[in-house]
Amino acid sequence: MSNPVFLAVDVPQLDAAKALAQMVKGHVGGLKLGLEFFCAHGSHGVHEVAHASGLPIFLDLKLHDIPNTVAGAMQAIHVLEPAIVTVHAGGGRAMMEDAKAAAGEHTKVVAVTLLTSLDERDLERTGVTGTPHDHVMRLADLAQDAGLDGIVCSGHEVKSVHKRWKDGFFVVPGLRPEGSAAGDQKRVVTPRQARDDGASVLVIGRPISRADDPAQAARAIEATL
Ligand SMILES: O=c1ccn([C@@H]2O[C@H](COP(=O)(O)O)[C@@H](O)[C@H]2O)c(=O)[nH]1
Repeated sequence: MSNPVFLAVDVPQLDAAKALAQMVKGHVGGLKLGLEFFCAHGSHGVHEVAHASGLPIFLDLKLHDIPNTVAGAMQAIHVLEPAIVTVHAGGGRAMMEDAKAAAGEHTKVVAVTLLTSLDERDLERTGVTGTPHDHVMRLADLAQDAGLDGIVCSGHEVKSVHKRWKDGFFVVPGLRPEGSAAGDQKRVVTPRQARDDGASVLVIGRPISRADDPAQAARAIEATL
């Protein structure tokens, strides 16, 4: 993948999503459509954005349910031929195995480990003791055992996980160029840092989508890589 940046198109309106996709299409490697967009516009909306941009689509649905239900959802999105789909590693090994088995041949299935909006204190409040790093490593091992293509983690963990899963596919959100506001993200690094540490895909949303000139913001990030 020449440009590893996938723009998180977190806008609820279809026209706004298509307009954003048009603006950045020469400066990003793909588009990430999440739950907000999928709940509003479904498969039809995904198809429209894919068609308007011609870019690979990452469906960030973060599926988390019993194995049979997740497998059914994976089958239902076959027709969209997404490049990447997310499930939650917390759904367990059988769920991840069935998700991968039900996915299209060209779709990478990756497991969300610990959301980049959470830190050690948040983790403790969910009843999990230990560091975010240890938690991510444990879930990365589970995802690898289940036969997934890779994981979603923050830039704080990607170097370690890359060392033990050499051919893994690592999606890293929670990225902020120097000087941009972190907002609700807690485990943040720069796009360049994540790339140097082994990220396969860099997910970037607001630093591009909320910039006065999204195309220029995407170009500026690309220039740092
Ligand atoms: O751990 C995770 C998993 C997914 N995301 C998603 O990435 C983007 C990040 O957007 P920014 O505006 O760059 O913060 C967003 O769509 C999240 O749903 C994540 O941030 N962390």
